[in-house]
Amino acid sequence: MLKIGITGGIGSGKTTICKVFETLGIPVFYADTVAKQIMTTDTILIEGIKDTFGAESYFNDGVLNNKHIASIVFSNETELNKLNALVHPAVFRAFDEWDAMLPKHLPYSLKEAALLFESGSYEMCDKNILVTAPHALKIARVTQRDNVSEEQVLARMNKQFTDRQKLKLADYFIENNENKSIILQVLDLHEQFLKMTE
Ligand SMILES: CC(C)(COP(=O)(O)OP(=O)(O)OC[C@H]1O[C@@H](n2cnc3c(N)ncnc32)[C@H](O)[C@@H]1O)[C@@H](O)C(=O)NCCC(=O)NCCS
Ligand SMILES: Nc1ncnc2c1ncn2[C@@H]1O[C@H](COP(=O)(O)OP(=O)(O)OP(=O)(O)O)[C@@H](O)[C@H]1O
Repeated sequence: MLKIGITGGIGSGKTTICKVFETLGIPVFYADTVAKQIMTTDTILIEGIKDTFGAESYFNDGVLNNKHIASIVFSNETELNKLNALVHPAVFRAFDEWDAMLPKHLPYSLKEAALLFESGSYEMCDKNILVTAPHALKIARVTQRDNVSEEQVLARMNKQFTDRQKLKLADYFIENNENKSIILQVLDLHEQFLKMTE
């Protein structure tokens, strides 16, 4: 089974596009979602986050205090690297467990990760897709979706590789702007991946 990575900057439309692949029967591992889950269930990881970012990283009911951690890491590269060093190995392990349990008859699976290239996990994928979208459109999408300011979106964007850096590492591209159909682009890639597994 082929392992296909899919990434793109914040608000590029990775999740939206993965939902289209799921309608074609393709399983998707959502790294951001899994990261958040294990940050509230993996006791060793929880202790590491509390030791690094303080007990206020979690509310009394054990829910992650996203805002507290975001306020530290998205304005300080060193702190962000500490968080990534804690979280990413746990996400890698979770992916391996997920991948091992997939039915073997499937042609390919998708690993959706905001930091596919930054974390190096693209090297464990056979091919990698980059989702691109106009800068202003990404900001507009995220400010509307998350009810955050443009500055907060930019702070996250500035902690990720640029599309120019990602373009060099990607094998396929999906342009998620208002002029192109993401469904047609997904169907085209799906056909290509099926041919690769024949
Ligand atoms: C710092 C946290 C708690 C902030 O949570 P919050 O709900 O405010 O933001 P959210 O998770 O929705 O992230 C918003 C966007 O920021 C980007 N982002 C998330 N984590 C990171 C990171 N470590 N480095 C750069 N960008 C990131 C993604 O594009 C994400 O979609 C959260 O982002 C987090 O736990 N990040 C560390 C885990 C991680 O690296 N996830 C990505 C796995 S590929
Ligand atoms: N082609 C599209 N048409 C309309 N809305 C879209 C399209 N693509 C994405 N969106 C919307 O833009 C927002 C961002 O999309 P999505 O969450 O898929 O991006 P993402 O790359 O997964 O973002 P993040 O990195 O923050 O997780 C969402 O509200 C989504 O519904």
